Amino acid sequence: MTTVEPPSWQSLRAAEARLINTGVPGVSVGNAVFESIVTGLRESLLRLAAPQQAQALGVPPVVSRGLLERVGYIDGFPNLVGTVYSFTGSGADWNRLQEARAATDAAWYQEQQISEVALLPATCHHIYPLFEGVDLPGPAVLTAEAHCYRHEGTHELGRLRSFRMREFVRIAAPDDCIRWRDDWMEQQRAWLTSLGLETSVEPASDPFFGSAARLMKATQREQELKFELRVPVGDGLVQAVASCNYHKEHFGEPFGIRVAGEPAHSACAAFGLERIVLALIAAHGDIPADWPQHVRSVLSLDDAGVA
Ligand SMILES: Nc1ncnc2c1ncn2[C@@H]1O[C@H](COP(=O)(O)OP(=O)(O)OP(=O)(O)O)[C@@H](O)[C@H]1O
Ligand SMILES: [Zn+2]
Repeated sequence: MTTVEPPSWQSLRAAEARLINTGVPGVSVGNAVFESIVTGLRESLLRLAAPQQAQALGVPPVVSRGLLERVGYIDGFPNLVGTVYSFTGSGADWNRLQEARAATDAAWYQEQQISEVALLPATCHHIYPLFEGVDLPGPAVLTAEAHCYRHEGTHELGRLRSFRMREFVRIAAPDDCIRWRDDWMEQQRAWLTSLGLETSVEPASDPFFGSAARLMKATQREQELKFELRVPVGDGLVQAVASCNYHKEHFGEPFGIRVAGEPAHSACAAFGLERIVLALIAAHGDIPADWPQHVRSVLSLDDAGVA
């Protein structure tokens, strides 16, 4: 079992990789060994993608709410969005609320107002607005990693609310994006296989919500816009540990991005870091010191001193 209840602090130094539940479903803390595997994955991915010379960005875990409205995320996934609310009243307003709370069962948060930010649901959302109104001379390739948040309705192994997503994004002409996405699919499969993971690649759809969901999912599958790399993560579950997506003009159009004078298309390859660690633990056990040497090499665990 890899998701465990809070241990005593001494056990955080254990040789076993652990994802420790905080008591809130889907919100977990990785112990030191778990995090050294995350670091190994990140560095291995950046080495794999080095020939692409992607510009590496640092992105925050929150994003403009207006941006999520603009790209249709709110329409498609209203159930997954984590919106930031805050108290915007004065000190006197707060004092009044405190008095009301003493007299009644008023909640501290009852006067919270929606803010202009939401928790970031996918790393690549930060990238497209940077190119608003730009006519790029040629393809752009970028990479970033962020803590993402999705208010998931279930909490089976590997389905977190807060998780890290490393993405590679290409903004280019349609043919170029499809070719790049297909190349990534092969690289993703080969990389996961090199980690000793039993990987299947399957056409997929995003978890659209509400009455339009069925049509949106069918269209996405029909047009082969999304593929998932699925791997056993434990507890008899197979989860998507990575995906590769062709967005067509979905992001280029709202931001008026062009490439060599033509409307820009985009594609991304995404990796869920916690899920990949869970898959490694499911395949090789929870003590990285005992993992096959070729897997430890891909992750540079010897160099990192992970015994
Ligand atoms: N709730 C989650 N917990 C942990 N990792 C996640 C979660 N949602 C997505 N990921 C990771 O981020 C990657 C890219 O996100 P993407 O939007 O493609 O996921 P998804 O198709 O919505 O995932 P799923 O089908 O499992 O809901 C996924 O392949 C997965 O590894
Ligand atoms: Zn993406």
